[in-house]
Amino acid sequence: MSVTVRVPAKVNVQLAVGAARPDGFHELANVFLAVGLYDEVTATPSPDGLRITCDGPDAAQVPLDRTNLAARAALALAERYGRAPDVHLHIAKDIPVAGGMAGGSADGAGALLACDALWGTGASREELLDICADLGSDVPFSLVGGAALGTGRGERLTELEVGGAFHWVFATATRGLSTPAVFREFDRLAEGRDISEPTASRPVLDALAKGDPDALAAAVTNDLQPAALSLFPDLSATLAAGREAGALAALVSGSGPTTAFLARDEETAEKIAEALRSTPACRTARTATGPVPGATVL
Ligand SMILES: C[C@](O)(CO)[C@H](O)COP(=O)(O)OP(=O)(O)OC[C@H]1O[C@@H](n2ccc(N)nc2=O)[C@H](O)[C@@H]1O
Ligand SMILES: Nc1ncnc2c1ncn2[C@@H]1O[C@H](COP(=O)(O)OP(=O)(O)OP(=O)(O)O)[C@@H](O)[C@H]1O
Repeated sequence: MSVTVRVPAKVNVQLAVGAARPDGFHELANVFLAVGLYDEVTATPSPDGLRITCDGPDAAQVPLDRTNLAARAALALAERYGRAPDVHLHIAKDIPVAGGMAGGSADGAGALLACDALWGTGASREELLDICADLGSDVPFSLVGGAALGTGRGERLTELEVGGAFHWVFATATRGLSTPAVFREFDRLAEGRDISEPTASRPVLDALAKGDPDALAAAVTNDLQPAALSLFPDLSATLAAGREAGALAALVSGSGPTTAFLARDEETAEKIAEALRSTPACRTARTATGPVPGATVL
């Protein structure tokens, strides 16, 4: 017997970053949109205890020990329910690793839901969301999917209405960026400046509610973009190439280095992806639409 859960990647259509808090995290107004690039996590009983395996194009970069977010999720659920974490978790990885698309978070949320179903723990949605928040700031959103505003460090979610499908292109980069390093660079660039309280952008929320790509393109912002570009300057050329190929908006996805391009329709998205594939810092370019549902048992 085994349980497979499918979990989407995310793009941040607004990422407003406040000052660093005493615990080192930054207060955020984080508008998440789940997009149709997926990891699948399969949980199978394992008599020899917890075991992690992974396949997919970026599998070599994924840790297979207890630092893997999927392993941490299984351990957290097992501990809460006083049982042994005797599970084999296989991750079929399609979300770029260290790309700013919440791939590790997706695996954490997926493993949690898969183990909950396999073990019949019957944890409430609330409990699952609590465990997700302990695992990482992006993990609750991976469980919920759709579109949501994340406040606090991004873990406190308010679900958002979306009036239509948005077409995206994602360009993965020739190397990764570490999320803590990008936040540190944000702090360095912000030194000596007043940082205002992060608040959700009305134009972003309205554009999502209407399903209007032009309005969303005019409204998207990412306060981490200057920090990501400072650490990875070649991404500027990728952004410019996407705009030139017809993207309505071009931005760094979360902490990067994946870049995200909003397209008017599927056909333009394919054209933009084709143009991006020949830019130097781009490894691959993929199209996807959002919103899509969060972690789902298949
Ligand atoms: C950049 C985003 O992906 C945007 O959605 C998230 O803010 C990052 O979420 P995540 O990868 O789940 O991050 P976590 O695992 O919670 O934190 C990793 C590290 O990122 C930094 N971090 C993260 C979230 C936050 N609100 N402030 C931070 O400063 C901290 O250095 C933290 O140690
Ligand atoms: N299941 C996992 N998949 C990928 N990376 C993982 C996983 N568990 C732990 N990691 C570690 O986390 C690091 C960041 O990987 P991840 O793919 O989650 O980054 P990310 O997409 O930039 O995250 P985010 O968008 O949430 O900031 C990796 O370099 C790896 O060492």
